[in-house]
Amino acid sequence: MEDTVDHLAHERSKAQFNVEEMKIIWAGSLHALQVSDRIAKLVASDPGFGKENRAVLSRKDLFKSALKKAAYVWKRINELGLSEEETSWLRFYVDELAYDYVHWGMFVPAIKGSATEEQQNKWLPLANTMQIIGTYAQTELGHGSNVRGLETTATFDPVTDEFIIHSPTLTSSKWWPGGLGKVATHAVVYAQLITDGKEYGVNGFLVQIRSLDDHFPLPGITVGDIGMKFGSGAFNSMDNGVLRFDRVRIPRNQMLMRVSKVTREGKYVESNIPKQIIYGAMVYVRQTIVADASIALSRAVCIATRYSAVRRQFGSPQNDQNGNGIETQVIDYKTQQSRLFPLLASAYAFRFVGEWLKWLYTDLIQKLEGNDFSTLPEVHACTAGLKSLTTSAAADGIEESRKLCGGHGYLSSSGLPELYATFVPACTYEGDNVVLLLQVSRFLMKTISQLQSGKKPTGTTAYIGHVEHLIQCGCNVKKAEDWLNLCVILEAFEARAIRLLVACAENLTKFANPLQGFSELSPDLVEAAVAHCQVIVVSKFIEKLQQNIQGIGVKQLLETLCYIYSLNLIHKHLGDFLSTRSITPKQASLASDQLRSLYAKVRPNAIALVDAFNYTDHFLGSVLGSYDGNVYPKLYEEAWKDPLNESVVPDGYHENIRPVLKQQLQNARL
Ligand SMILES: CCCCCCCCCC/C=C\CCCCCCC/C=C/C(=O)SCCNC(=O)CCNC(=O)[C@H](O)C(C)(C)COP(=O)(O)OP(=O)(O)OC[C@H]1O[C@@H](n2cnc3c(N)ncnc32)[C@H](O)[C@@H]1OP(=O)(O)O
Ligand SMILES: Cc1cc2nc3c(=O)[nH]c(=O)nc-3n(C[C@H](O)[C@H](O)[C@H](O)COP(=O)(O)OP(=O)(O)OC[C@H]3O[C@@H](n4cnc5c(N)ncnc54)[C@H](O)[C@@H]3O)c2cc1C
Repeated sequence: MEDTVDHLAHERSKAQFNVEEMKIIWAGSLHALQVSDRIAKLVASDPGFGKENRAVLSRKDLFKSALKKAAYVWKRINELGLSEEETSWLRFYVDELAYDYVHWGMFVPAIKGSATEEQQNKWLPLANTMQIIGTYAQTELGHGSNVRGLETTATFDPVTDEFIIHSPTLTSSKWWPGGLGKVATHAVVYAQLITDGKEYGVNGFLVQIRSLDDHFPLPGITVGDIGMKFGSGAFNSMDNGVLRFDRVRIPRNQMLMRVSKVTREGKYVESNIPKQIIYGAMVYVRQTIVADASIALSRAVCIATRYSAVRRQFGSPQNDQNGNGIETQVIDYKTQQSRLFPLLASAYAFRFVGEWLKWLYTDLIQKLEGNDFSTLPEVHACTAGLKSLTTSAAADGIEESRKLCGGHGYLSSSGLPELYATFVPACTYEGDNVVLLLQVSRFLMKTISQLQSGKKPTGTTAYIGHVEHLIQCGCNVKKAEDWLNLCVILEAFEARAIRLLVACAENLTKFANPLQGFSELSPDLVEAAVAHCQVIVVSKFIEKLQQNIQGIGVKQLLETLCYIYSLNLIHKHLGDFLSTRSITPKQASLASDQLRSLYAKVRPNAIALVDAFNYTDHFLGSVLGSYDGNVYPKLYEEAWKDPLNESVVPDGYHENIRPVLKQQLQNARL
């Protein structure tokens, strides 16, 4: 008989805050909570969205199952007449990577961002109704980070009014685009534009790659899948592809011409729109990836927290003299708390900074419509930097969550290995994290150099305008409680960031060649960029706390999490804080003392804090993280489902086990 006991009920009863209100904070609004909750339940109750066995399916079967699910998603969206908001929640909870992620996540945004109105009117209705399926073909075998170095060419032929798309070398083969391998019918292809014998840099072109009748590649096109990727399940449901062009002709009006165009006569004409708008789809996706990072991390933390409350090891004070009695919940070990609770705090921190980044991006789009490009460099730096910071921390946090679950965390049924394998490439796609931090540091060095000309930094760099104060100020913390002051914390982060940035700027002046200086100092520049991004996350968490937060205990708990997030970072980056004299060794030790008290405050609320994510068991996909905490029967049951357990004596016994055993027996007799 099924066990219906809530093994975590006692933990839930200890919560000191209103969980329902916290759910609203996490979701963003009551409306968002209601819609997401309704769609989560719809997905969880529909057998068409079941995700059992993913880890044991062969690549072909996994891919087929992802295709089936993507088609079913599309069918249900249309049958139910879901709104755009409901649709995105549906895809989110279905939780299986397929071509539709890149179609909706990159192909459509690339057309919206880089095509003219006329082009959008032609292509968007086709894409929006999935009469065509698209991919984003930028990266090549030889070049990913260095977009300017792409080799694919698009040469204008004035005789036929066409572009000739060509892959001149092996390394120019498009490599990685998702959905390209087996599904996409069209691609936005990034290529070097050549007209009238001159090169005009990278531009986007809309190219049909497969027939809409029989799905065969069109003449001149070679296309296929690039092969198995890291981990079982995970990104292997996606057909990342390779694509080569042998002088493929497309009409001139399939160059995405919002930013610049080629006339009928072959003249290249630039508009007053910055060229970087061509990279707009990347800015858009980087912003969404910050939200993905908080989801992926919160998911891992939810599993690790629930399991840590169920799992017991060693004796406890309640034991009798013989050590008999109840063992200690591993969540009560201080080491477990010091590893787990900062991750919990980070999940909340990333959620809030992601929410703010979405606002910043929406604001940019509105400004762009009025031809105001002033915030583009800052938005580029914020999306690049925060994508880098949050994905690196989330990937590390998922792996730490696996370790927090001990041996069982390594089982596929814990959900953690696949979550890690699916999420870890986010550190690479949409820009390698180090390359992106170098972009941030370039922006910051420019901001600092402009101080001399009297330009006042604004937005996320406003603190750089207070350079004199921040270079000189000292931290006033004298006892552990003094750290419970958000202004003190923010100033310590700003002081550390600015001191690292100014040191980089000063060191750069020692090089006659600025490019060489930038290259030599790049490890320091990356560290300074991380410090700046941490200022953003901490300050946005603090801004969140200043909003009208309802519900008993909710604000207090969020404050506790904000302190944990910040003080743990001080602990982790102590070298920076000490070497820049932003804090003293004594203050560092007081921060550690304060962290211990903060962990004690979180402990009774830990389960409720992960309940506030409102994840269904279907979405979590983990026997260790299920809501009821009924871990052991689920683990036991799951093991028996493995294909190896379908027969008692394994296939191959007669060929490969019995002869070995016999030989051992004969050897022993000799
Ligand atoms: C059951 C288990 C299932 C588990 C599920 C778990 C769920 C987990 C969550 C996962 C969820 C979803 C997954 C979704 C699927 C995602 C699919 C992935 C799709 C990936 C797509 C891609 O990767 S597309 C390719 C992306 N490529 C890159 O990002 C390349 C990186 N390189 C660059 O961006 C540039 O080339 C670089 C900026 C590095 C160029 O440098 P450089 O050459 O030095 O600079 P220029 O090009 O000359 O630029 C000069 C100026 O332009 C400014 N600038 C640069 N870029 C931008 C920009 N994007 N916007 C605005 N401005 C820009 C730059 O700052 C310079 O300015 P300055 O003023 O002149 O200094
Ligand atoms: C799962 C997945 C999905 C993807 N989907 C798509 C897609 O749909 N469409 C698409 O076009 N692409 C896609 N990509 C490609 C992705 O965008 C690139 O892999 C990414 O931009 C990194 O580029 P790269 O592979 O060339 O890395 P490289 O640049 O070769 O990086 C290798 C190493 O060199 C370092 N490095 C590189 N340049 C510098 C520098 N200037 N300074 C210091 N260090 C440097 C990096 O830090 C890294 O350690 C996908 C990739 C993955 C993994």
